[in-house]
Amino acid sequence: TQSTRPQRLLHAVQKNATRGDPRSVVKAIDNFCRQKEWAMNVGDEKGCILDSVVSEVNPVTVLELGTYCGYSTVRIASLLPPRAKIITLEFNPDYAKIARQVIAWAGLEDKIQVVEGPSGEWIPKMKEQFGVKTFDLVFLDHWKDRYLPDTKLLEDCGLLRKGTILLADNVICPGTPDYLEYVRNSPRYKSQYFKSHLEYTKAEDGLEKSVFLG
Ligand SMILES: O=C(NCCCCc1cc2cnccc2s1)c1cc(-c2ccc(F)cc2)cc(O)c1O
Ligand SMILES: [Mg+2]
Repeated sequence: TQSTRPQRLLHAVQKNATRGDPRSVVKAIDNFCRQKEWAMNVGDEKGCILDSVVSEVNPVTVLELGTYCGYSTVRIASLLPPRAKIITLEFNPDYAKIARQVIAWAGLEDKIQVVEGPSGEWIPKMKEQFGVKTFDLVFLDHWKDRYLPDTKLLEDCGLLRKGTILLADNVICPGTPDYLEYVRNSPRYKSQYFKSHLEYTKAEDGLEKSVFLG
């Protein structure tokens, strides 16, 4: 039977990356996506902006919405302090299966919990299921029309604290206009746009970094 793109991406990691070396996993995926097949990873240009935000925040508890093959999950986890944890939500079970294997190849499974299912159902259960108090960093990279409702859900569930950083991918392409309007105009957020490009292309895209003011 024909393989899927995530399966081919995983094989590229297993062939070209060193076990236990997260940076080599990131490099192998970027090379695969540049040379062989485009895939919707945050990519190396926006990835550098992600790295700088993670390093600045030094988060202990991270929520990622949208795992896909685990590229940004590995990128973030490789920069976390020892006891820090990431919970990453993925809707598609086939993607989740691939992501777990990419994460294992990077040797980061102890820092990362891949959870399968829709964000709207899982966010209200974060505290009881995972003992989460509040998140230090949230990386939004899932359905673009869920960024705003899920941000409001995170607020209502008391999962954000004064200073929590929201970092959103694809605010230009495919675009998240209602989310941008909200975080840029709400008195509860201080927002900043990092102009970049859609992964592996010349099209404009960018990340929006928003601080929750409480
Ligand atoms: O759709 C994108 N990402 C979301 C897919 C994940 C769906 C989920 C829903 C859900 C619900 N609950 C929990 C977990 C999850 S995961 C996406 C798309 C492009 C793109 C595609 C074509 C194109 F021409 C130009 C850009 C680029 C990107 O960087 C993306 O991230
Ligand atoms: Mg994205």
